[in-house]
Amino acid sequence: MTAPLLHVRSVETYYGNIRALNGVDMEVHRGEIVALIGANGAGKSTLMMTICGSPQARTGSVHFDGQDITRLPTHEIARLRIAQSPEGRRIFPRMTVLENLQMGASLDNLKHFKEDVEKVFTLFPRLKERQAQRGGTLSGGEQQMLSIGRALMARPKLLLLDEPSLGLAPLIVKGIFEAIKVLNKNEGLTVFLVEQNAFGALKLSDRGYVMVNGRVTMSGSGKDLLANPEVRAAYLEGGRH
Ligand SMILES: Nc1ncnc2c1ncn2[C@@H]1O[C@H](COP(=O)(O)OP(=O)(O)OP(=O)(O)O)[C@@H](O)[C@H]1O
Repeated sequence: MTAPLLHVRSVETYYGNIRALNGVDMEVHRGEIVALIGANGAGKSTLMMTICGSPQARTGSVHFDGQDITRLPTHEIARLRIAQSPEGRRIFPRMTVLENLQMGASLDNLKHFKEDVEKVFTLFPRLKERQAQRGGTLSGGEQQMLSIGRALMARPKLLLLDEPSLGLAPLIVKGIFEAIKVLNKNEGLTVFLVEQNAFGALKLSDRGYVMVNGRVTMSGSGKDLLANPEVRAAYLEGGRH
């Protein structure tokens, strides 16, 4: 088997004296969709941020595309084409949809800006209709589409998604998960997503990890985790699906 695109080894991450990640090992291979599920405060967002270079207080290692990125600053990690749609979307509310997309494109990518914008608009036609509208006036679902679209403008090798379903109606979530599947199938895009919506995330994913109190406690194919009685009891029964 070839080396993973992303390889996290024995990572511990601290906020002051608080250890939020406690020896995390995980990997994402090229072309995979991988989900990380877990309850509030398990450390999912911290792992996502650790991969992206913040906070700096950590031990262990993170390798991406054969390169040790453990100590690289965030902007250099972004340059390696790891793009993130962060928790809470963080679009620019006063900028238009088109301007938000422009912010996602690196200087190198501005030369194929039109082509890349058209791709985002094909994936999310609602953004095309609203391209001149300010980001802050979009619905939650549209803002999520814009956040993913902006990340895609960086032509990522790895797309990181932090809670894309958060606060959205089931039908909108379905559409967003379908768009992620299309990107993965048609473009071979590698995706790592963090979700509290365990059912939707595991259904979408090739593989998954379960995180409890800063540790990975289980891993397996999306299908096996969905069928696992412990996972069902903790994350699926009575959950959001
Ligand atoms: N800036 C911070 N300073 C101190 N502690 C923090 C900080 N950010 C997160 N933590 C703590 O680290 C732990 C992991 O938090 P994290 O946000 O990574 O969890 P999560 O699984 O993403 O949760 P959620 O689904 O609620 O976003 C929690 O105990 C949290 O209180």
